[in-house]
Amino acid sequence: AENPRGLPFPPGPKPLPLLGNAFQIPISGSWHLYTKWQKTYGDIVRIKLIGQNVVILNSYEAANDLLNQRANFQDRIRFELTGELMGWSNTLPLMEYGNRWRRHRKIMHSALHSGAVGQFNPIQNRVALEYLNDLLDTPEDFYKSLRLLTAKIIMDAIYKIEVKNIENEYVTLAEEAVNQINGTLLSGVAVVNFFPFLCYLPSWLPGTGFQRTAAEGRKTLKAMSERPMEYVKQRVTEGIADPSESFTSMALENFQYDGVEDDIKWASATMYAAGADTTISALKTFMLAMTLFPDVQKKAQAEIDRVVGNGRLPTFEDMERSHILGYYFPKDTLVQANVWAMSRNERMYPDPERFWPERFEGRDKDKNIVDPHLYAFGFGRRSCPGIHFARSTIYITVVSLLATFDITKDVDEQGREITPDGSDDGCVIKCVSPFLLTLISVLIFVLV
Ligand code: HEM
Repeated sequence: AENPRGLPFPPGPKPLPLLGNAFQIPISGSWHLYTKWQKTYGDIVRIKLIGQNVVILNSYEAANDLLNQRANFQDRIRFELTGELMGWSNTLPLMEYGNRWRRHRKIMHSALHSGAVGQFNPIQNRVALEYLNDLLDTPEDFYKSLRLLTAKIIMDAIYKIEVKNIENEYVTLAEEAVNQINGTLLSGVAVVNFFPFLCYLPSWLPGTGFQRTAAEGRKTLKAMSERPMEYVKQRVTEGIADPSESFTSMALENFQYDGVEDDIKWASATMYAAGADTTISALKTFMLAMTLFPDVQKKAQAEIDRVVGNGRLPTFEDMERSHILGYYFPKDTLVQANVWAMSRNERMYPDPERFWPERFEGRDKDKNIVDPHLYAFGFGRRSCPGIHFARSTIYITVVSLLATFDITKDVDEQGREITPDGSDDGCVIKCVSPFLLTLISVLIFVLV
């Protein structure tokens, strides 16, 4: 029998006969509701969405138990439109579990594991300096400069493509492809993802506009994955490429089996799609925190001054020197880890909305305080392979910025400070909504 011990389902709101709890869940911001339900139902909440069992995990303990300790939660939900028709199921985040997934992870891991990722530090460092220069020239363009920073680092690391400005053809293509995901997961056509039969209606039928959306998306994604790969292969063929110059050329050199080029092509495209907006989001949130918590900023700058001194800028060498269950889950249950609730757990983090890095000092002594990097990058087998890459990009950007600039609130025409509210922009990869700030250079330096 499926449930031999007759264990109960986890508690949750009562589902309606057919639709389950579907009408209760907002398309965007569901985590606020789940966090509220934590008070009523606890850390593990079960809901039903049109026949589908969904379990929400509201605490780190529950997510760690279920997703890190047990290997059987490893597949992904199938998205008919975004994944199958548009082709994003060729990329790891939407790929079904299996041999292909294993091969892609292996290729990525070979260049991104903690011992290998240092090879990208020189490019991360160089681009962070260029970023400071961009900010000096055009501080008002800091959003654009951030996009350029991640685009430069990722394109160079993956393909050895040198990006000079955000209008670069490969960057434009990649950004267009990624934006199309937002269009198909967060708009009215998103429903097609969950009712596969809609995909197979003839395209002349009224209301089947998503077929065109899918066709366009498929074309963009194809070009986005193929064009930079062609660039690399040409460099290799012409003998210009040093095999160690980029992720792609290294993988072409190190992996040899039938169909390997297709795996490398998609693994490379995935890294842009999964690594650009996530890193931008983290850096924007950092800028927001600096704007809202000036005392923390001062403390961090004092720490950088102490470790680095005044005569030079921080580098990667300074990194070392500074410190910055008994429930029944039916087969095919979808599990969602609610990191919003985890990061606002008052038992673990008193005054959770306060940006207060000191709370993590001495955390080894107090095992109750979990460092958010343990959940911000996902869980178990499907956790983020880019964690070390992302953390080094963020590290060098943050310390370079703090060593040279003060980040403060902007002021309105009457000279009153404008306090950003920290709301999010509603995209699939969440970012804080655009907000204004002022960057004041505290150090004049020359890029050499
Ligand atoms: C601050 C930056 C980043 C954050 C917060 C982040 C976070 C995450 C999270 C939470 C997941 C798991 C998603 C889920 O289980 O549904 C994930 C998966 C993934 N991330 Fe990241 N990520 C970041 C940067 C990167 C970078 C730089 C890369 C590549 C260079 C990358 C590549 C991936 C890939 C390929 C997956 C899918 C893994 C799989 O499904 O097997 N990420 N990331």
